[in-house]
Amino acid sequence: MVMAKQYDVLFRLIMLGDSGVGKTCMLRRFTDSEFDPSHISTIGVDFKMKTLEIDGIKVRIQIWDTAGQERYQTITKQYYRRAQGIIFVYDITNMPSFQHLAKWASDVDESAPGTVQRILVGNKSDEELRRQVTKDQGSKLAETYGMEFFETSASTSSNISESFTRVAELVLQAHKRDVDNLLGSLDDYLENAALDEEKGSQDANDNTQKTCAC
Ligand SMILES: Nc1nc2c(ncn2[C@@H]2O[C@H](COP(=O)(O)OP(=O)(O)OP(=O)(O)O)[C@@H](O)[C@H]2O)c(=O)[nH]1
Repeated sequence: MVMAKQYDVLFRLIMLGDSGVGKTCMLRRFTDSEFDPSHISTIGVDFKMKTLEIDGIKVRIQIWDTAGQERYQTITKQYYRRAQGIIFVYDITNMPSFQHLAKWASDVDESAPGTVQRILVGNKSDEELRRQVTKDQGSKLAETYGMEFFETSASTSSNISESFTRVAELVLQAHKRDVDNLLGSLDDYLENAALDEEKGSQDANDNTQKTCAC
């Protein structure tokens, strides 16, 4: 039997940014629709999966949630190279987390592939009273880096799904030709498998007839 395809393509995304900006909360909000206000720092890296449908293509995304703490940098850097998309996150209530983006971005430039797609996210947009980074500052920096920009809240869920989906769309666009080729050959494969199966059952029928004729 030809198995139904679970997904067409698999992409790896990675979340980077200072400790405490809300990377884990954003990811949990996106994949499990949950928000847990306690902060347990990620150790090394962790990941979650989600399947999206974009332009009729089933895109399975593997999202790596990295530890923001300095001491894990050697481990987390090893994952940059394997990512097709990067989500840079800062906390709008924490100016240093915004200033450190320059460091995160230059680390990525050193090791990530040139085709990597990036977006910038200012998280905790629900905390308007504690805001230290204006929306304008965020969007200007994104413009400088040539990235799209979102302000999100893992707490209220605002823009969470939009930002993850957008980076997946950008990756899909960047790899469109590869994906089309892949889907073409996958379709050919499935078609051939279906034909073979049909032919197999035809042959079996033919054999049955032959036996019956004797
Ligand atoms: N108000 C508000 N708080 C948030 C939001 N997202 C995360 N937080 C809080 O910020 C703290 C840190 O969140 P985490 O998701 O653990 O941060 P992280 O970036 O994964 O941190 P590391 O794993 O150490 O790199 C937690 O106490 C969360 O409750 C948000 O959108 N709004």
